[in-house]
Amino acid sequence: MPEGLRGTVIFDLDGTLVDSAPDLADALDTLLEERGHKALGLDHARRLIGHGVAELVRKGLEARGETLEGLDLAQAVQRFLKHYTQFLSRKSTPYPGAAEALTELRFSGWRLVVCTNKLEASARGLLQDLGLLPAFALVAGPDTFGVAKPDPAHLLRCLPGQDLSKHPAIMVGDSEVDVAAAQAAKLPVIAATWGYARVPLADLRPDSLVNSLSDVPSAVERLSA
Ligand SMILES: O=C(O)COP(=O)(O)O
Ligand SMILES: [Mg+2]
Repeated sequence: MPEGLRGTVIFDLDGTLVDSAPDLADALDTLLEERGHKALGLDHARRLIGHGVAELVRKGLEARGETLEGLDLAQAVQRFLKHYTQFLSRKSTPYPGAAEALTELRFSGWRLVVCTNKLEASARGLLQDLGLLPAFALVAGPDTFGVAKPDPAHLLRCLPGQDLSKHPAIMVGDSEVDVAAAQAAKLPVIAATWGYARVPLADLRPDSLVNSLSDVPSAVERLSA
């Protein structure tokens, strides 16, 4: 951990920092329509986000009666990504208070990283388009270290050489996958209620439950005290 830094705050991306569902939904609908299916729409797509792109495509197609596996699924994912690259930040917006919360945390001496099940290139592109990329020391997708949430290793690989007894690490995420990964890694977790969780987050017993990104810096202070 570089001199003077207090620890690391690990942010999830989709549903936590950025409302990216509208663009993911449009890319999925474009894929569905070109395969002869009816579009699924935003509300349905939102419920499929959090487990990575292959899962989004697999479940989206399944909802329209098409079951794909192996190479066929991989090809559909490539096609989806081709569309998504065009849509990346067309409708996606940072959640209110994102830039301010990141600035406040950095000012207080926190190293910030993104740990997402979005592919690293998509995550970087989206953060860049929205002006948030410079805040982060690291952006780790499932393809960065070859491991994905809920595997705790995805989080722990974002903390190289960090002595957690001196420099804490705290996870902030919107989904059951984030809470599970943090709990398995034995890291405190702040659950973001504005995202795409499919279950009531309170049931997962996060260390803190917040209703706005502007509440994250104080929750981080409380959990690291
Ligand atoms: O792309 C996804 O499925 C989810 O990405 P996230 O881990 O940033 O929520
Ligand atoms: Mg998320």
